[in-house]
Amino acid sequence: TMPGSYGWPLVGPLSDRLDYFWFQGPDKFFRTRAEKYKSTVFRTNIPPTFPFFGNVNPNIVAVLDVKSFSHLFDMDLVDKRDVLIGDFRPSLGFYGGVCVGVNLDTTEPKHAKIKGFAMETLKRSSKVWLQELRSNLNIFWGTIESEISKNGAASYIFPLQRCIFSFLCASLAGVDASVSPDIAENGWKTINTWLALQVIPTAKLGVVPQPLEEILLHTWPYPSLLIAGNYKKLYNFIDENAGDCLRLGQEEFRLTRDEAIQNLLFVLGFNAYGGFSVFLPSLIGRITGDNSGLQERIRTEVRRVCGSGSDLNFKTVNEMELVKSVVYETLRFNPPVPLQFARARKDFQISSHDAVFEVKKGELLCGYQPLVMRDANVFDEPEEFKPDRYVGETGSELLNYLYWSNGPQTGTPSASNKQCAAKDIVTLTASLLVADLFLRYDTITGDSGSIKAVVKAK
Ligand code: HEM
Repeated sequence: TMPGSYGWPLVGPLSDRLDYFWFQGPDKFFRTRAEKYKSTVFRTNIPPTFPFFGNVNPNIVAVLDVKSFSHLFDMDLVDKRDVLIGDFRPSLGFYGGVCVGVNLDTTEPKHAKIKGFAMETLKRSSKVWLQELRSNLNIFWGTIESEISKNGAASYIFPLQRCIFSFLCASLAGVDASVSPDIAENGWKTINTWLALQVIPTAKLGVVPQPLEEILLHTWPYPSLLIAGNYKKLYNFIDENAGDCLRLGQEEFRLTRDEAIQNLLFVLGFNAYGGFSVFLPSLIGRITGDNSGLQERIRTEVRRVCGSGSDLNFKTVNEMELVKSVVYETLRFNPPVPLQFARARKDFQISSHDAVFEVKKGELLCGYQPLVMRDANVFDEPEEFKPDRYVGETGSELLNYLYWSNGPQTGTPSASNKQCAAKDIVTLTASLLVADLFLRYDTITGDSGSIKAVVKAK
């Protein structure tokens, strides 16, 4: 039988919650239990829980190795309705009452329409993607340079978020954010608050000391009303300016205008902006903080492929083996979306590398990517960041086991699965950012929060 337990009612979930958020933190929480049970599959609880999450069931089956985790992609076995961040689903008020695509299972006809809408939007935006990315990065690095010359260092999270927001408005929604000075200035701040209100009950923050975090922040769900006014401004901004994109949703995918707007805002704000806001700082931090000679190697590759620097594009970036491998390795080492959930559609058997267990219909599987992506059965020296890991033929085999997008990097997102619609464009975009960086600068120094110095390309 499967190891682990849910403990006594109320007490078990509460004690697991305190371990998860306070005494251990997510990483140690999963590691210590896997060691205790000598298994990468076991039962436990995950917050939010007790006392004001009465309708949330904290019981989960943790899956912590590559083999058991891959069951989460098998749509015959699992149902993905309303499990984006666990059994707890934020109020639909955050999306004007609409059930957005990411919350739908593949058996629901609307999933195919909404996913199709997202993928077609991406496809159309590919014409302007590169140019919008580079012009927004230009503004971003300009801000960073002037900040460094004024203050000796630049914290870059907020300028980067502003850049991501304006880039996504232009590329995905086809709208220049500056048509509304208010949105250009505040839109990304609204999305930060909107995201935080949804995920805080499930996230270890560490911004206020315990036990205050537990008492003040992890005790109740937040009402969408707290952000409704500013969200409405974003809604109107899209409604008034993203006509072409919305017409696509209405005419080709038979969504109502309201559904098209809410889904576009969700993809733009939650999936894309949220995903990049986590991923890009970890990528920039990895590169700027490196002192192993990696920068020099990347710079050499980028400049060799691009020649004079004038021809950076989707095709040339694809030839940059090292750049791509660094991007993949960053996604393995720090998966931007650490937790993935899926509910058993029926009773079935789940296999880890060394055992098989019974899962009952309705049980919630919970995969913790940071451990799954350090599975020593698949990845050599899994605790090491190896920039070249994916280079060459044996290296690229490993892409079958790179799961950040809720599917293998060799998989194909479609209406019949729940893999990230932007699986390829995300890694391409990140590679373009790295290449652009080394066409701009010879070296750069910093960490995941700030840039200390840049040396311009000679
Ligand atoms: C670094 C950036 C991104 C990360 C880390 C990321 C990650 C993910 C993950 C983990 C999922 C699966 C969630 C689940 O069901 O458990 C997902 C789904 C999705 N993502 Fe992304 N994503 C990113 C960027 C984007 C972008 C730019 C788009 C733009 C179109 C996008 C569109 C979607 C959509 C539409 C889904 C839902 C798929 C479905 O319902 O079948 N994502 N993403």
